[in-house]
Amino acid sequence: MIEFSHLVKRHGSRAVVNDISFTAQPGRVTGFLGPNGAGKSSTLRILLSLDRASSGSALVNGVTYRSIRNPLLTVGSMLDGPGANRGRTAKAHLTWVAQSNGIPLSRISEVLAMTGLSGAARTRISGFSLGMGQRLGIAAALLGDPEILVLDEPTNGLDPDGIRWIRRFLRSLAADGKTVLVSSHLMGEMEETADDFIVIAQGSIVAQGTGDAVRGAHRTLEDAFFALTEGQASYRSGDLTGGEHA
Ligand SMILES: Nc1ncnc2c1ncn2[C@@H]1O[C@H](COP(=O)(O)OP(=O)(O)OP(=O)(O)O)[C@@H](O)[C@H]1O
Repeated sequence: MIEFSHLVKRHGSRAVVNDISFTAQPGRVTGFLGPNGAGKSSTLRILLSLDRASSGSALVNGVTYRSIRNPLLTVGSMLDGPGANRGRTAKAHLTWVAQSNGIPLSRISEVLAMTGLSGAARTRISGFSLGMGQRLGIAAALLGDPEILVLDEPTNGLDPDGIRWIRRFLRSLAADGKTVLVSSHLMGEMEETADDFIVIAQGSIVAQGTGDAVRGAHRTLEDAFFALTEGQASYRSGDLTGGEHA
């Protein structure tokens, strides 16, 4: 189980994560949704001990990620795509991850098969499509057969086939009892994937619960999402397009 409790992250005087509390449960896909700049990545980075909270906590099975001895055996994650050296083959990348985390090399062919990449094992990552790269990132996350999976925007830039594959795959992992926490800025992509929804805007939760609870009186979850988050995208200075904080 993943548990966020009153999590706050400040940059200077600005809270980019502002009192976030929710849990992601085993056997369920939890969709973590919000427009650009809402604070999704900041929250997940703290969960994975890549950044420190200003206050509050983000725990995995009751402890911080950094305190877990061999974290890949408990939590698999993908932030910012596969994070692989593009000159390596898929197999070489997975071998490197497995060896540096004490994972048996026999697991590599298993995760390649699970993600449909067996035929691309010896292909250099520079020759991968975006969708293959996302599959490789998920394969690496699954190497340690973790009970918890954390994925930041895994469908970003994928075509409908790739999105459908990820949707089915995440559902099958949850059906196996795993805790799946997945972020997206598109409710349409998560509508049929997630069991529970956490919607954030400008660092704060604006709705949470099952699809029915978040949909409320709106016709679709996507309508609810836009009503809850409209005009609340926030962009770093230097980005081309802007919301009200550009
Ligand atoms: N190191 C930093 N210093 C200052 N502000 C930051 C820093 N990192 C992130 N932010 C700000 O925090 C806010 C939340 O960013 P974050 O990347 O968590 O959002 P997000 O929901 O993941 O958005 P996206 O979908 O665009 O990735 C943004 O306004 C961003 O500009």
